[in-house]
Amino acid sequence: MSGSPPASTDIRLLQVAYGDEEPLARRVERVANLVRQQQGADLVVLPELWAHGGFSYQSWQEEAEPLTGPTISALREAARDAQVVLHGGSVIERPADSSALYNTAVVIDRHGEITATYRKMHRFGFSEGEPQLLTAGDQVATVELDLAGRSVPTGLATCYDLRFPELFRMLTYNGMQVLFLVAAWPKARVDHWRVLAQARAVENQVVVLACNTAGTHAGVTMGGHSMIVDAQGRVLAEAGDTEEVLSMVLDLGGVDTARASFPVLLDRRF
Ligand SMILES: O=C(O)CCC(=O)C(=O)O
Repeated sequence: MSGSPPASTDIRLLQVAYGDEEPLARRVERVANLVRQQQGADLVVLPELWAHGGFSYQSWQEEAEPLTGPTISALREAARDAQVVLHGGSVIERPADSSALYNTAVVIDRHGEITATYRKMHRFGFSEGEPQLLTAGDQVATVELDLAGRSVPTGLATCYDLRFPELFRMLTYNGMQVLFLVAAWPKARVDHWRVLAQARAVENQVVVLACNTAGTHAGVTMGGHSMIVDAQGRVLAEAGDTEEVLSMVLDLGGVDTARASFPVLLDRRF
């Protein structure tokens, strides 16, 4: 972003709440309409597995879909209709040519085209859930996004990844200035969520867009508290623990300023 004029970016984090009673197709329609309502924003972010359910392990096999499936198709249409760049959160992906399942995040441009995907690397659940059902991703993902007239290098991470700082340092080596962190992070450990999101912002001097889930599904209550954290680790905006659109207009050039005034990243040892 160096050398670009200051540009304010209108950011909306959609902290989706859901429970077990809402069928998948109805939730996809509801959330796609919520995305459409964000017309006028530059960037819209959804949480991890908002459609398939972060802890709804029993239905993942049945409901998994390829990236050409109904959930991502609905999001592509909504992004095009609203003319926004959309981080669509993640879906349970079953690629057309494989029986493996992945927790895959997808970024979509204003024309409805997929510009980046990221398969979650660190699977959560210890002896159950993701490590049992999903294949781990093995590629870090950065993508340059055209936001408010400037090219912004962003990095992608999902939920439990937050506990593994080496991934974020790698994303920083790859140029990341803005981190997308999408999650279905439970209320029981929301204190960890807050402190670790701020830590990742401070140690990498990046803006963190942390979009969590709300509501209770599969017996697990989600933590909410989506946050926009600046490159000095200050929480600029924070949601509560119910469904909410967390909005903020932010000059992403603050990352260059933070790095120039306190150039700690230049002191890294390899
Ligand atoms: O690390 C945690 O406490 C929560 C992680 C999680 O819920 C997930 O990755 O789905």
